[in-house]
Amino acid sequence: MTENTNESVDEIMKISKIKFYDEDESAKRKDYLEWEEYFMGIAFLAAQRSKDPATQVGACIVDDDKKIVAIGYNGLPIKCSDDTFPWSKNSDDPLKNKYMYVCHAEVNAILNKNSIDVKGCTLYVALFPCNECSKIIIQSRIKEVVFCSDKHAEKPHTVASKRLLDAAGIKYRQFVPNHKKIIIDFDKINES
Ligand SMILES: O=c1ccn([C@H]2C[C@H](O)[C@@H](COP(=O)(O)O)O2)c(=O)[nH]1
Ligand SMILES: [Zn+2]
Repeated sequence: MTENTNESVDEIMKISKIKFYDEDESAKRKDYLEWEEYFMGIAFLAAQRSKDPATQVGACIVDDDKKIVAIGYNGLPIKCSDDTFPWSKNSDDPLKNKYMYVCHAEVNAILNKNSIDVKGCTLYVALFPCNECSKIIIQSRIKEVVFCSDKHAEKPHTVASKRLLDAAGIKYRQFVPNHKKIIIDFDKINES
């Protein structure tokens, strides 16, 4: 009985290793993006739409089937011109700084979702979400946050954000890329 079971396991292993091509000539490309690099890459590409001269943030929300359901970046609200509102950050007058006006990438992504909701989804985001975004992340039932930069870790809005996420039981972790850089070359498709 045991022998038979082992035999069938061996058989399955053999079948799963069958290749329908000559090893060297037809093997798949090795340098492809892993899923997480792809999702974070999309977040970074979206960030390139941002007009913020200092910090461009992109967000990409993915469901359990690895489908992208939402994308967003930091920018001014609809009908508020990029050229009318300020992009500075160090003015003594808070009304002359961007912070009062910019819609955060995570919020834009959640509001722009193309699914009914984002419950149980994972958020890939370039920068650790601030406390205001975390409130909305929690309320929209996102289950996990994967972030790239934690450059504002010492700031109260990040400390508060982590307290909120911890209390709500939402996991967060820093993204570890295999590829440090992803290059988009519009000419590459014409090669070979
Ligand atoms: O959760 C967040 C936090 C910040 N942002 C945006 C808002 C601003 O446009 C920049 C932060 O600017 P700094 O110059 O780094 O202070 O990032 C966001 O989209 N989501
Ligand atoms: Zn935010």
